[in-house]
Amino acid sequence: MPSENKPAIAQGQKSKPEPAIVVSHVSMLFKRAKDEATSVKELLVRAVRGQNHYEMFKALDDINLTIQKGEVVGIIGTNGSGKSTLLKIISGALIPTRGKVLVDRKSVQLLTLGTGFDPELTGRENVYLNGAIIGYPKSFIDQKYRAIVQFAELEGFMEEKVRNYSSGMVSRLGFAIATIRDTPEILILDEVLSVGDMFFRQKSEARIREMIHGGSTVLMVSHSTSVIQANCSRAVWIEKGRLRADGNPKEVCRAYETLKEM
Ligand SMILES: Nc1ncnc2c1ncn2[C@@H]1O[C@H](COP(=O)(O)OP(=O)(O)OP(=O)(O)O)[C@@H](O)[C@H]1O
Repeated sequence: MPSENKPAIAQGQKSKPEPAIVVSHVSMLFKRAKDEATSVKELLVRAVRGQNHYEMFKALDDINLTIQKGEVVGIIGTNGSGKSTLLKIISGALIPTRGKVLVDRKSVQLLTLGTGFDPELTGRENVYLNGAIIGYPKSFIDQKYRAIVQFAELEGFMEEKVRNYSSGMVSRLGFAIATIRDTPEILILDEVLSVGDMFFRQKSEARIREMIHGGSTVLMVSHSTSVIQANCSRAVWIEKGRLRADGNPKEVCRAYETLKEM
């Protein structure tokens, strides 16, 4: 017998898809220096004299987006168009100046690389530091430590200071830490697919593909239109803070590439 609170779905009638993320009229303003100082000294002198002038810069302008559960959405756009800002707002790391986002924050994981490493600490210490920043409990890192080092291919280097690592080694470690947990319901990937050399890239792409196709809702930023077309069911193009196109990945990527060639 149908529950009294939930109306029964009539035969042949489809249930409505449920949104995982709703971005409603989101705008983001940043304060920017009008004429940048060329040194810290100049900045301080100007601050003392009250000569630092700022202007407001609109990084996102009235963005509206509804993403259904299970969709894999790729975000493209030229440098500085506002992609990372949008991902940070959705994951809760930034609060928009205007508008709102409806999302279950507990189900969201934002994956970015290169943040939260201290070059003066060893690889081992950085695994714990970076893991803590992502939100892993220490017991979880203890349990996964070996797997992280193995995936990053850094056996024998973990007691070295990270300042002696190559940039590829740092990104491999960052990637291994960030992807060691079980796939969350909503996965947000900010340019994590161009890490390391060709061999590590194949391995990391395979890991991301597993996460993407595990049934999660995925939002991913990539500068590679082929990555977007190979993995996404929908593409969104953001240009100069505005939503320029939203739809079939092939069509949106083609329109974007045409603009870049002009
Ligand atoms: N905290 C901040 N303060 C001031 N300006 C910012 C801040 N964060 C981002 N911006 C500016 O907002 C704009 C959008 O930045 P964002 O990082 O979202 O772009 P993006 O599309 O991700 O760029 P990229 O492809 O180069 O990574 C840029 O002009 C950037 O300089």
